[in-house]
Amino acid sequence: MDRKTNRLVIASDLRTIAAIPLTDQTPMSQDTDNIYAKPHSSLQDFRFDDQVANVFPDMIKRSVPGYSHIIGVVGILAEQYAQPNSQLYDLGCSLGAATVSMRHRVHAPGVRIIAVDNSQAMLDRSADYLDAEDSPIPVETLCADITELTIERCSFAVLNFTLQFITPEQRLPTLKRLYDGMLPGGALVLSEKLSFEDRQQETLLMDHHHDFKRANGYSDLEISQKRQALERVLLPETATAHIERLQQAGFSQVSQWFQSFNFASFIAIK
Ligand SMILES: C[S@@+](CC[C@H](N)C(=O)[O-])C[C@H]1O[C@@H](n2cnc3c(N)ncnc32)[C@H](O)[C@@H]1O
Ligand SMILES: O=C(O)C(=O)C[C@]1(C(=O)O)C=C[C@@H](O)C=C1
Repeated sequence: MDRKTNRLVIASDLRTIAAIPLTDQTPMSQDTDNIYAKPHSSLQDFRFDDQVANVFPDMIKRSVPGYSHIIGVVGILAEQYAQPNSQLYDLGCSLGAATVSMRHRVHAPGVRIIAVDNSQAMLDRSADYLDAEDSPIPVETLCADITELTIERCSFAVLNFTLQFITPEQRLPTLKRLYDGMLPGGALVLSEKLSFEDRQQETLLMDHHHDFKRANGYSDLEISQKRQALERVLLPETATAHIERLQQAGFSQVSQWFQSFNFASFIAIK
């Protein structure tokens, strides 16, 4: 329980497992997300603008079950797959949480990280976190669309809740381009909000996701307004659709390694 907010902080309970470096340990902003707390007369589609960038660490931890755990595991996996003199890509990096986690653990020589986002607002704020890091691993931040990005000499890539924001038609070409730019033995971690073919399962897991948000202090109004704002921009797909697409892109070994309610993460190896 967070004494100040009287909130059950489920998202960061893994802090006690000291071996996993969580984003909670990085100097991230503590600004509280209350973007949808008041009624909006006309709800705009959700955008990664200044307002979101200012509260993003709070928003994502209170909204995505297992987020801190996934970030910690990304560092552990990057350490395993990073090859000497190769590039690691954080695609849709937001404030750079996955980049920070990779920088904490990767030891392979000659590695650099390319952190890409098409929101300048997010990248501007990412500097606060990335510049504060004392790491020998260089990071290049790029304001670019990942659907048009050239990927080269990649041994490890992260798409942490990013693919869901690009159109379904662009998803396979984007993954194919990533696969083509990947070194043999390279790996991708793909995390996504899921949908389910079974209506009952969809309702059950979505309802429990909303319970998770309520336990983290969001009101019913905040939950429903955010849901509406995301409706046209975050297009979730089933786990099967993701696994099949990763295979179609060329990845030889694809496995779902995490799920909490309707949020999941996959690993795909070239
Ligand atoms: C949910 S956030 C990702 C969270 C982040 N990966 C993390 O682990 O903290 C999605 C991010 O993807 C970015 N994004 C969405 N579409 C994109 C695109 N086509 N190209 C680059 N970035 C994109 C958004 O600006 C946003 O910062
Ligand atoms: O708040 C939700 O319901 C979400 O779907 C969470 C989610 C995401 O999955 O990316 C949506 C937008 C914000 O970027 C943070 C988290």
